[in-house]
Amino acid sequence: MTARILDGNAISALLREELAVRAAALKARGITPCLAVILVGEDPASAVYVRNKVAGCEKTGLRSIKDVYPAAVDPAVVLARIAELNADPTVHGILVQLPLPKQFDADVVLEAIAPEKDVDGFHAENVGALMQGNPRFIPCTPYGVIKMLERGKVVLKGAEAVIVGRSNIVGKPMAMLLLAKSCTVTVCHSQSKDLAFHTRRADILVAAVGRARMITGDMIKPGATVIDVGINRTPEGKLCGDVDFESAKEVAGLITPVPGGVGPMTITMLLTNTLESAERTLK
Ligand SMILES: Nc1nc(=O)c2c([nH]1)NC[C@@H]1CN(c3ccc(C(=O)N[C@@H](CCC(=O)O)C(=O)O)cc3)C=[N+]21
Repeated sequence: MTARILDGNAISALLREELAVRAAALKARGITPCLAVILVGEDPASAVYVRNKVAGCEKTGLRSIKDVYPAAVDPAVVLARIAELNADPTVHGILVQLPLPKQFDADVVLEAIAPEKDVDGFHAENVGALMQGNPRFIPCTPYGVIKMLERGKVVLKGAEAVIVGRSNIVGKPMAMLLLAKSCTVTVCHSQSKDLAFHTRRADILVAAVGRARMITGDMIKPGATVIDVGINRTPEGKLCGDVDFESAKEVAGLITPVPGGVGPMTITMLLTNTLESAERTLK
């Protein structure tokens, strides 16, 4: 038996139809939802993601602003631009693409974004709100994962959820969201002793490590739901996840592909957060 595929492109298409309706309704009330994206440097992968974000805005009826700075830019210049975007009432979301060049302290930059425009949900105030169980903006990648699990009708209450990876942008917020859905959550990382022991217990396995194909079929419980957050490039330039799809699909019950899984959902949830932010200006 091979696993059912959770198709991120298909789920995104459905969700984006609803978002386009909400964007049009806002425009009819004189508000054009707007996302500002700041990109520093020439990293080709970052350029692709930012391009996808801007294209997503366009297709959904959101305005976007894209500011690109050279890798050697003085952080003060970027901070001044963030202050300007914070003060601009026509801008509803601000995103600074990560990673930033080494002269930057990423935390300082993220804290400079007005929390009510922090559509990534990375500002300390928003991280705290999520942890307390009343999120203002849910970080886009884990938010997208939750939407995929809901669309796949995956039972969350009481499920054993195992997350591999403890980053601030995926692993930690993912743990909070699954906990809020009443999963029993385990977070594994590079120092975990017997990784396969943990992963084999998972009803829901989320791989967010950034190591190509490290989760193999023998590490998966038969019938489990496997969510692959990884985006790695093989030496031949092909995109692949943290999960070895070929062996995993023979064991899992439900699985996300790469590309076409969590990646497009991340962008869909960014559009969702930006729209939500624009709608809040009416309240
Ligand atoms: N402040 C900030 N917010 C982010 O949300 C953020 C970030 N920084 N830095 C980098 C990561 C990564 N990320 C992705 C978004 C879309 C795809 C995506 O569209 N993936 C396509 C393929 C894209 C390709 O062809 O490379 C897919 O999986 O099908 C992937 C990865 C957002 N991130």
